[in-house]
Amino acid sequence: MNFLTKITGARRHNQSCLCVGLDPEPGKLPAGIGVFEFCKGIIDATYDLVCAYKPNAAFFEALRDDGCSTLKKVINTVPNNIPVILDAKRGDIGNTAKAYARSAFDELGANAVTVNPYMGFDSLEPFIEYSDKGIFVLCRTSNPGAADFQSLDCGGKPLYQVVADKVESWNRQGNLGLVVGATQPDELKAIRDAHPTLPLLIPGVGAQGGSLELSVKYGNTGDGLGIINVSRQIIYASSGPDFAAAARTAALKLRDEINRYLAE
Ligand SMILES: O=c1ccn([C@@H]2O[C@H](COP(=O)(O)O)[C@@H](O)[C@H]2O)c(=O)[nH]1
Repeated sequence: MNFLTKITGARRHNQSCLCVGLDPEPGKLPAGIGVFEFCKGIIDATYDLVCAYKPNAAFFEALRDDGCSTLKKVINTVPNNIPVILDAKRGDIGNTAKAYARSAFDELGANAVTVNPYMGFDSLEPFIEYSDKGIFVLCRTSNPGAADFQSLDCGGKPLYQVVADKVESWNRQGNLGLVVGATQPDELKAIRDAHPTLPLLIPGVGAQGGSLELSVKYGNTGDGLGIINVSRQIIYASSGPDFAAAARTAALKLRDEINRYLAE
């Protein structure tokens, strides 16, 4: 089943466009709980409330020796009907990009990946060739320094709009989407208006302070799917032994709030 079919099915089944981000930091985990147990606890407690999970590769790579195997085990733990978006922000020369794509899809088993477009089409092509996988291209990111490059004027358009236009033109197989941060709602709206059908992965609500309401309303219009990612606000809702139950409560509240905004 291709990524878009899978995420649309999970969205419908769970009535949710909430994606839970898995960013496990050993120093923040409840006492006596390891990274795998923590992620499994979060997944078991929330899988009926989400349309996707987004493990961030950095937090697993930072575990050193067993990082990759832990990440693979976590991905394998996600129920089959829920897609996994690996947040790895990859991008390199073609030969290396091929290895990154094999790692994300063949080795780790992710259904989608985030990629960085700075090195151009050939750095993304090895990912795009996996036509049943989702490829989310960084467009307008949520961090404070995003404007340094992404807002530069490129012949009357900001660079992030040029990226969005290119991604649309590369989307012949229908497997591409954009990463657009929640912290700049006007720019999110402009990108959605210009690209009504590209799936958008929207991080930056919760800990980064982006507006949930505007992310939901601007990201989800007509046929356009806006996947709302929340990581720390959910996974660290409690630092005690009740972490999984607290994550469920936080995810349920967010899922329902998102649905209220969608219904307005
Ligand atoms: O523009 C971007 C792109 C990716 N991210 C990632 O999403 C999560 C956000 O975590 P929160 O705890 O909900 O702030 C994290 O993995 C980032 O690396 C992003 O925030 N912004």
